[in-house]
Amino acid sequence: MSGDLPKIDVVLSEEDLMAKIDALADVLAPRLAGDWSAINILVGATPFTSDLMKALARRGIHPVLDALWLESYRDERESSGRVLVRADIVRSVRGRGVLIIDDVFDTGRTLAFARSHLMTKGAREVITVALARKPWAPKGEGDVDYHAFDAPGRFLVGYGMDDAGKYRGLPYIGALD
Ligand SMILES: O=P(O)(O)OC[C@H]1O[C@H](OP(=O)(O)OP(=O)(O)O)[C@H](O)[C@@H]1O
Ligand SMILES: Nc1nc2[nH]cnc2c(=O)[nH]1
Repeated sequence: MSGDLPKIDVVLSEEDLMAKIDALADVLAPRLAGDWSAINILVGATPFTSDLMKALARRGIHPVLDALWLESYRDERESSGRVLVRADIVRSVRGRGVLIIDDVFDTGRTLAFARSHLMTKGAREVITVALARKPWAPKGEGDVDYHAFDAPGRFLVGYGMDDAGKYRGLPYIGALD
């Protein structure tokens, strides 16, 4: 049947996801007073961006939302090693604080590219946030600034994350073998 799922282990339930996003918003909100832009890294970060924006709005924080469409995995489960800009941001970030939002922090290439891309456009300050961080992701200077969830070292799907374009709509984070 076309609706059949492969074996997907739930690694973070919808309820636990929402609790982690709320806790993240508590930490982020005090840092985001003033002129901030929030940049949704398309495509995968869209559900996370939506829920994080709502959690920030409930705390009185309303960054200007924009999007940057980056691609490096295409339909593979390993990074191509190159980050491609498929569509750029629309609003200027010159002189503004920028919160870059991504779903998963893995090799770190995507967020490193996004950070430098937005600094080059004149951002005053860049903060990165990812929902999930892989165990082998870069530490130290190349690390993501904030993350909500320490993910297992497996290929994740759901809540924006895909396997060749599928499963982005699952309301939980799952892992495939
Ligand atoms: O830390 P990295 O190794 O760079 O991996 C993280 C990136 O990989 C995925 O993007 P992908 O290129 O698959 O595009 P997508 O968002 O459209 O799924 C994901 O959405 C992150 O942006
Ligand atoms: N869907 C998906 N995309 C990724 N990009 C980098 N790591 C992952 C992952 O675990 N799952």
